[in-house]
Amino acid sequence: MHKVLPVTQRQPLLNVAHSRQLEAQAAAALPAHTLMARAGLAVAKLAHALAAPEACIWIVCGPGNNGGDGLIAARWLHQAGRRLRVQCLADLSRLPADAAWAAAAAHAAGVTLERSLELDCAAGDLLIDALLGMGLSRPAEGLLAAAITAVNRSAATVLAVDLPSGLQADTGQALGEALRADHSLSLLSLKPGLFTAQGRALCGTLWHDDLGVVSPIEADAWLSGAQTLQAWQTRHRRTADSHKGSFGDVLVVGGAPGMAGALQLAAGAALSAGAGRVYACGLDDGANVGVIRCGRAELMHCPPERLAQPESQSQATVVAGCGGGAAITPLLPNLLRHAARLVLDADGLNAVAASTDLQALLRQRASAGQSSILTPHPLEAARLLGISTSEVQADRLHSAQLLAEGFAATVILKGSGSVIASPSTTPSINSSGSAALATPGSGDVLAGWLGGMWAQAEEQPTQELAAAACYWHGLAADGWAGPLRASDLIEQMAAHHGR
Ligand SMILES: NC(=O)C1=CN([C@@H]2O[C@H](COP(=O)(O)OP(=O)(O)OC[C@H]3O[C@@H](n4cnc5c(N)ncnc54)[C@H](O)[C@@H]3O)[C@@H](O)[C@H]2O)[C@@H](O)CC1
Ligand SMILES: Nc1ncnc2c1ncn2[C@@H]1O[C@H](COP(=O)(O)OP(=O)(O)O)[C@@H](O)[C@H]1O
Ligand SMILES: [K+]
Repeated sequence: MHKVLPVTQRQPLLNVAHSRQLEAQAAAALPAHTLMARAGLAVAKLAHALAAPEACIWIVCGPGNNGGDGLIAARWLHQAGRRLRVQCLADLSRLPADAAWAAAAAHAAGVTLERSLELDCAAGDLLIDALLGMGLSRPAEGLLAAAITAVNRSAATVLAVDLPSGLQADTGQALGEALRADHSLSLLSLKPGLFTAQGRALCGTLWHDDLGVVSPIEADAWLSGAQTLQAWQTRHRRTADSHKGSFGDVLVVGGAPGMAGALQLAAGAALSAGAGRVYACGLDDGANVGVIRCGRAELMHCPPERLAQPESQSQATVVAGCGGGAAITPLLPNLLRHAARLVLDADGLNAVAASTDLQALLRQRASAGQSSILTPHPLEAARLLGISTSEVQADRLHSAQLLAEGFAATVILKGSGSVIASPSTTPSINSSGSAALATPGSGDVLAGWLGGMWAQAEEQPTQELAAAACYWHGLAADGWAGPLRASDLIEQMAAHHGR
């Protein structure tokens, strides 16, 4: 058993169907009930470590094998002499086979199984959520729903078995009210829903026990970690004979009236990421003056008129759209036709969503040997897909993959647990980052930083590059309790150069 975050090597994530396949394969090779015995013991060990010796441990068990894990844990904790209250909120005669075996084992060991819900926890108590796991198929009702509400109101520390009840393991979306845990112990496989959408917020500190099973099943997604960044930094160590021309050019286009800051942030990030030369192309005189005055004397200026010349973009890495407003739209046909490498963000994405002509130009880029990375937040993704934001969020992995296939581009679907998808590629979920990034301009920093990295690594597969940029961006915010101003974020990211 180990804490999952921070992640170094990427970790495979299995959806519910594949987790069940793994469980069936492993169970077939082991004596009956072995996996549940191991799962219950793992839960008991973690609970024993988390709860102070005098604390009461409350265990609420539901109608499936998740409840069975809780019952096996109850048996071990009882035998260890812990103060226990075990409430089994299911029809004991209808438990599945493993859970029925667990109930019999708990009963035989002398555990008292209460049959009603009565949570009267004190602060310092530990409450184990064994109500619902991977088998969640509809919003909880009746006693189970009441239990979830009661747990969310209780003063106890909450440990969720496998995943918080009410959280969908495939998508990270709550189905009805979901339980908010302080700790979650994922059993056998890690599931995508633990790491994206509401997953990160609901799971608390995440633990994993693989129950001694090595998975032969191909990942549905990868949880990407520090290794992506380490690999990038190893590959792009600055040699003694390097000069600014070794690190590529970035052209940042944005900063419509009133949005000069977005341009400054993106251009400043590209520069701090290490690009050789960074040209800021403001879509308003005010934005250009802003760039001159922003204290980044290293930035160069590119007048928008110059974008009419294809050579201004055909060698550079272009970051387009940060604070672009409507003024970005007339520039996009040229950018889409000529930019060798194009990061499309914010209003650049909104303009594409509103125009089938621009969509066609974007799609054509891949066949012309030009690469594109799109960085939508959920609303921008919704506009591109012609659906609602909640439909995007309902299955973030699927939404990102649809965009990637539809536009023949790498896509970063931002938000808690950013999803990185590319055509015909297993997607990744970024493991770093926190709500410290929920501040204005942090997306501009990501787009600019990504452009700055790309200018130095023109040949690197965009899926790897995007994963490394997301990890770097999130890493800089890890450990911050409060908001992190976007300009400070750039400095925090720069502090991780070469580490
Ligand atoms: N069988 C085994 O050997 C193992 C089981 N494990 C545990 O088993 C869990 C999966 O077990 P199950 O497949 O039984 O799934 P659950 O324990 O999540 O329960 C599913 C049962 O609840 C019902 N249900 C679903 N949503 C409901 C709702 N909203 N209200 C009321 N009932 C609802 C389902 O119809 C099903 O009968 C995992 O999450 C994990 O905790 C793991 O420990 C691995 C080993
Ligand atoms: N709660 C959160 N947890 C992790 N990352 C977050 C969170 N909120 C925002 N972010 C990250 O911050 C950035 C915000 O980007 P975006 O929504 O485009 O903001 P802006 O337009 O203000 O720059 C994205 O990279 C997103 O993934
Ligand atoms: K649970």
